[in-house]
Amino acid sequence: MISPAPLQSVYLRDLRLATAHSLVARASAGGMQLPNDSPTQYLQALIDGLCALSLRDPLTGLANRRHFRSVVEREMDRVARSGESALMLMLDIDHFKQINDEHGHIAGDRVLQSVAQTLSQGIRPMDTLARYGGEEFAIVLPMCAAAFGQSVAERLRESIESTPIVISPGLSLQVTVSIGGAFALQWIRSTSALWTERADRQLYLAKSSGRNCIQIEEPPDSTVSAEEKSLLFGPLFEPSLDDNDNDNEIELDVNTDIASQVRKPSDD
Ligand SMILES: Nc1nc2c(ncn2[C@@H]2O[C@H](COP(=O)(O)OP(=O)(O)OP(=O)(O)O)[C@@H](O)[C@H]2O)c(=O)[nH]1
Repeated sequence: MISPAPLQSVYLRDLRLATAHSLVARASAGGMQLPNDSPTQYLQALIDGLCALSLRDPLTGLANRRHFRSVVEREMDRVARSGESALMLMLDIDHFKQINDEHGHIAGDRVLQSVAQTLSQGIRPMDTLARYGGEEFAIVLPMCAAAFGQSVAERLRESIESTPIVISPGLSLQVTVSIGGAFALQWIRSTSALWTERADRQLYLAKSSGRNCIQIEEPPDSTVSAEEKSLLFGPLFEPSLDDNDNDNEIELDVNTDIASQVRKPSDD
């Protein structure tokens, strides 16, 4: 959802009730009416509105970097538990400084809003798109199989390249993006910083190979064998007739090398 107008930044310690009210009302399209049935309901709605605002980039209405980080943490946890794939894409507008220099900062802002809108139209509701920094965007795509990574990124790249951005009646601009991507490491608890770094490294490669292109890291081979996966998620061995026999128990510490942590009956 793209916000209708940029919101100003407010220092929390300077925040007054009236400012909070107008910020929350203005942030919602059409100016939301805060409930006035009771002071409690009014204040709760105000707090909810401010929390939502604190997770959003004011210029584009996308998730901000703080929100993105928490989504990445959650997704990494899910991938480590389920072994499903998740892709992180980092996208950066090419030669954006030139747009600011030639057409002014307001035109630059308009480009950022348009790119945000085009990208948000090209992803699934379950994906999270964020403005990661100045002219850099990031997307987490849960349950994105390795085989689809390149085509998803290509669709986004192509949609940006083919969408003219109207700045004023006589001026329309066309921009391109470079895209880097990396898949989350399955079965391994990594860190959000490491995953982001890997995607960022690919973005750097895309920039240095000429821009307007995509670089996605080869999905690493899982360190867990098929046999170990089935030990984690389903009985591989015939269940014992002896109810007290707990040979099939698995002890797992996912904080370290998983392959060496899976205990099989024959290891004892
Ligand atoms: N209009 C506008 N410009 C911004 C904003 N945030 C960052 N920028 C500008 O984005 C530009 C980024 O420039 P560079 O880092 O040199 O990147 P670039 O020109 O896109 O070059 P490459 O990324 O190498 O293709 C700088 O000029 C920043 O001032 C913003 O919110 N609005």
